[in-house]
Amino acid sequence: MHWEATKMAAPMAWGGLVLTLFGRPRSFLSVSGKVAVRIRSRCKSGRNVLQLHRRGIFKDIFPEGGDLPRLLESGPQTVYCGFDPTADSLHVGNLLALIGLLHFQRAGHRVLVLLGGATARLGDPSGRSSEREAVSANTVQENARGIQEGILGVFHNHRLCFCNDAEAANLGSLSILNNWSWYKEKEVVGFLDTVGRHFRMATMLSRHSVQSRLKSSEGMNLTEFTYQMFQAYDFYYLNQHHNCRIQLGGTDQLGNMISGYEFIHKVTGQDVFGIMVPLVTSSSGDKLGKTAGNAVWLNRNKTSPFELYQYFVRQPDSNIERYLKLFTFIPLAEIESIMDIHRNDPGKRNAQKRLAAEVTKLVHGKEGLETAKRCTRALYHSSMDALETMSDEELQELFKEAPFSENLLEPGTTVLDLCRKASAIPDGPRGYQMITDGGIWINHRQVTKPEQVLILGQHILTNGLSLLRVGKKNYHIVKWLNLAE
Ligand SMILES: N[C@@H](Cc1ccc(O)cc1)C(=O)O
Repeated sequence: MHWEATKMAAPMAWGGLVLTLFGRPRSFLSVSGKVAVRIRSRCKSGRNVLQLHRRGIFKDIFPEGGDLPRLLESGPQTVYCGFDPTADSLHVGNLLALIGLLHFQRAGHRVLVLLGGATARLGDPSGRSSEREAVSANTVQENARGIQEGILGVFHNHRLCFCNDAEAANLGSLSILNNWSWYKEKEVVGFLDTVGRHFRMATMLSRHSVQSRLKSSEGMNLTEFTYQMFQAYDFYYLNQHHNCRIQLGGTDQLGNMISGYEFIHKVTGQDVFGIMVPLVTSSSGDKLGKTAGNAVWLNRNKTSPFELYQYFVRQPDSNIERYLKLFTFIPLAEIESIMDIHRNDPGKRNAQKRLAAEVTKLVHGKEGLETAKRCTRALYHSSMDALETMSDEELQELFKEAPFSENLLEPGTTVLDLCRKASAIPDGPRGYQMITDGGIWINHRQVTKPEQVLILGQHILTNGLSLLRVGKKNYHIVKWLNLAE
């Protein structure tokens, strides 16, 4: 249906096709009586997403004290946020920008996601202490596909799981563009002649992203230095072609946003705005990005729903209230009561579990959340039922590092045979002794008799799988081919 259609259309977005998903063209709104009433009935201030400041999601606004509230209240606006496809998935660090965009969409504004097919190749120096490695055009293109899929998934899940019918009908549109579509046609002399002239060296040099690098031994190359000009031109381009006056990004994007503001102001005389969402940092204060080496990804093939869920369940109490406000759409009053209950019995981690459930549902949908909970029960509560209902994919996601082997079950196969088939124990008497010493578990139950013949429903689950554990946490997964359906 809708989702299928967008999925199919997705690869075509590459090369600059504007992909407009969800939401209807405004002209349609004005002719459809029913929708028009709904739109009119939205109170003026409902569009003013800045009222969400108590959630902490919109941390800073540039220029300060500007007329942004009035602009927002005047009617649906277009807001954009760019993502450079330097990897094939976004990570939790990017999630707040997406959630910021979703708040705009909920308030009826038009959302424009910009994939930086061109800018990813230049490398944004903002917030980085070292140069980015060059990424080939092909890799960037593939990465953009992965990122687009992840973003579409989040918007789709949001509409499905976090909006009632009326809210879903009032969502603003979502479009995905790629800045390669305008840079691929630009010739360098013309660009420097028409755009470059508006950028003053002293201003560019004064940016924090430039200063911090110039002071370091790493230095900075010309390509990185010009990055701010490209992001500024993007803003200008979107302003001219999509009437976009608002850019959203992490706090590290302030310099690039100001460049855009200044450029647009100089060329058109128009005021535009930058809105910054907080940067998510780990408990040690590091930025949660992929360079910090601690990335939690949004795409399932890189971080499973279970891992994402557990990441949020593990958050310390000191983060939890702030994260509930930032990462979920739960009304503030309800967050207060969640926190009251939590404070009475913090050991239960109820607030963390709620946070984890909300985020997992947003990123992986209802089904992803079920997977995450099933995996949690199978692993931490040694639930046979949960193990039994798990698919191969879930099991492999859960025991990522665990070797997986496929075998044919022969009559009379014993515990020892299973351990050997899975190469889980050393050859000879030492392996045998590991079993008798109590170092082996099959499907969460300790087995101490090597000659015991495997029993269906106990050692072999009805889904044709055996989960073998050696010691504390060395897992092996065995799939019995002639039993699996
Ligand atoms: N510079 C942004 C990505 C971006 C790219 C192009 C833009 O026009 C805007 C933003 C970042 O690194 O996060």
